[in-house]
Amino acid sequence: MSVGVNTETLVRVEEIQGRGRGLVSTQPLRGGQIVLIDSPILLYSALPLTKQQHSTFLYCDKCFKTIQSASVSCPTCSHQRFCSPTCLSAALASSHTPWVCQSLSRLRDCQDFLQHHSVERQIQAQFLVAAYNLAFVSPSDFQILLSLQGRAEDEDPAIVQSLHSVISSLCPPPPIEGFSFSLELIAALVAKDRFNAFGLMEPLNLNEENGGQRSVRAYGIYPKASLFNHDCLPNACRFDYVDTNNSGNTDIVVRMIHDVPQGREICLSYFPVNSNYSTRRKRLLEDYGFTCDCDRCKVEATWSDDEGDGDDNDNEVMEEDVDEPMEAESDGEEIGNDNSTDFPHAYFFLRYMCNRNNCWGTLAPFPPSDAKPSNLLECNACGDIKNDEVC
Ligand SMILES: C[S@@+](CC[C@H](N)C(=O)[O-])C[C@H]1O[C@@H](n2cnc3c(N)ncnc32)[C@H](O)[C@@H]1O
Repeated sequence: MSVGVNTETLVRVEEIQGRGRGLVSTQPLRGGQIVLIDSPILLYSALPLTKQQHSTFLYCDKCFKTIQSASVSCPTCSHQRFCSPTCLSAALASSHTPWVCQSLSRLRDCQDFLQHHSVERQIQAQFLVAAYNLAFVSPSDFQILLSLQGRAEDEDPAIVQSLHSVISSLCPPPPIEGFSFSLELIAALVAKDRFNAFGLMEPLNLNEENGGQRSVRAYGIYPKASLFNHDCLPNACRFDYVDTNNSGNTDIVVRMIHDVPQGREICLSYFPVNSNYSTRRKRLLEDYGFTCDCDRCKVEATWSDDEGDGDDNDNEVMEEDVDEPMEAESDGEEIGNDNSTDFPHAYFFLRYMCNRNNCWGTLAPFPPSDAKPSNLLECNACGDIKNDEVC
């Protein structure tokens, strides 16, 4: 993606108490600075197997760009579509091997599977096919996948059992010597996926009748980006540019939202920042297995139920106290650490939350040029660009 940006030395992996591994700044970082560009070791479609009937968009099954016009199909199954012969031949040698082709075809042809399993289970089955494929096309990447957070015991045994019976009865054995589908490995893989997968979103159309809601087009496992922990007031956010014509279109780019000093943990928010306290708490526990104790949660835990804890999309939280923004940070001091008001993070929402209707994206400055900070902010959901009025 951003050629010439060397991010190797800006963050390092550290053990963070109560959080496992995390990424920490090795030097003071400026708002807008790119701290990581990461390529996926595994990508898989987020659309159910019967996707063509349901999706407004059609995506290349290799690079996941939106297919605008002519496309080519897999010569064997004819279901997987690719934006070009180059993507087709790359897929046949990597993500759409004969084993994947046969496994997905059998899943797709099994009416019992399609009718009696939820879309979520169908997508998990596609992930498992992609993960087993990785084990023989790139054993080293498969080892990286296994090294990520998530253990077999984190998963519901009934779900694992049902995925195991689908995969082991429908998919042929992968071409790996001595291989057998095991409950233990399926459970561990499902946990790795749940805790670490990033969603590559469908194009955002804020004028749509559905209020600009957008779905995920593909999920990816990113080995380094998977080490970012969550904070409900993140100091960095990630951008993707899937429909760009550049190579590396599925790379994730992580940019600093504001300045931080050396030694500070760099965190993302795992979902849009506007979510209210109870929704965040539920989601973090159910989807990621932890209870958040960040500064924002500590403040909001003391609020009564009607204080900004309404529906996610009613924007109540953001509108409180907004005429009294906190003071801007200076020289590497983070915002959000002043607990002297009931709503110390109002400033964050004013400055770093996209104010386009129904967007809920996070804004980060463009990378600084010649060490001069940019006064333009880019939204990581709708791509809108606005002037940083505070700056
Ligand atoms: C994407 S991984 C992040 C890296 C992970 N800490 C590791 O050691 O590989 C997500 C997992 O990290 C942990 N985690 C992330 N943010 C956390 C937080 N704020 N507090 C506690 N645990 C957190 C949870 O176990 C979560 O399921």
